[in-house]
Amino acid sequence: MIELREATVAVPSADGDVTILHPTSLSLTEPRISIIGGNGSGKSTLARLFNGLIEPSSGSVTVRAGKRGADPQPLDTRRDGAAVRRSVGFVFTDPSAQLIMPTVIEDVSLSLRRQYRDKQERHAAALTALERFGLHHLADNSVHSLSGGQKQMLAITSVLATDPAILVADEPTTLLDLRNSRLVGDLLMSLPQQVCVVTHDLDLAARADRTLVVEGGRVVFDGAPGEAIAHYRALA
Ligand SMILES: Nc1ncnc2c1ncn2[C@@H]1O[C@H](COP(=O)(O)OP(=O)(O)OP(=O)(O)O)[C@@H](O)[C@H]1O
Repeated sequence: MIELREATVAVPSADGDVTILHPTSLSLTEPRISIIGGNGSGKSTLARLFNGLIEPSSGSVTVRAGKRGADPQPLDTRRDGAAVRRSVGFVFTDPSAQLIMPTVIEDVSLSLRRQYRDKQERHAAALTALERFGLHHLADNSVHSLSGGQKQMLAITSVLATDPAILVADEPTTLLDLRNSRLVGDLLMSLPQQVCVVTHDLDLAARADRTLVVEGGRVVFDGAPGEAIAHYRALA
């Protein structure tokens, strides 16, 4: 669960601070949340608040992200940044920004370095994660040899390998063709985690339980996906 209380984001400019997210209060409890809106409307800014990549200039962002079955303690993204980032995984549009090791297995292993100190255990856990997402046959391949779709699946696998309680994905299908977009969309919608996805893919957005429409640094509609998409179309 993610809770924003009057969360505001302002950035410095030559003419003083500019507000790029106006005071926003939200309580996000649904398993699937989609965020839609035009270019530059503030979607990424909002999504980055969820895992503390951006801290609110004022107001607060709280995450309750205990493992399933546990009673989650509230984590404040400003105060408990590291714990929030462990609990809320973040997937970027461009997987290349996230894949930093030479081979597929090494990349997943890197994510697991905190959980598994022993190298062999880490390797086995990374293989298990790759198997779960059908990538084990690529384990020893160079990350540079992967297709765009495989790279995005790998980036998601590396994030999910640590079993975060919540996954935030910022336009994860934008660089993908139709087949791979469906693959990644199906994967996101099948996860046990709470998933918040920023997307321009309205078919994907429609599969959520709740959709936020962002415009001019404000959430201008919050409700059922069908109505939200109609609202967005009317805005455009
Ligand atoms: N660090 C920053 N400094 C100044 N302006 C910023 C900064 N970050 C974002 N902005 C501005 O805030 C606005 C919202 O940006 P944001 O990336 O959240 O939009 P978005 O809805 O995700 O856009 P897109 O769909 O194009 O990715 C944009 O006008 C952007 O230029």
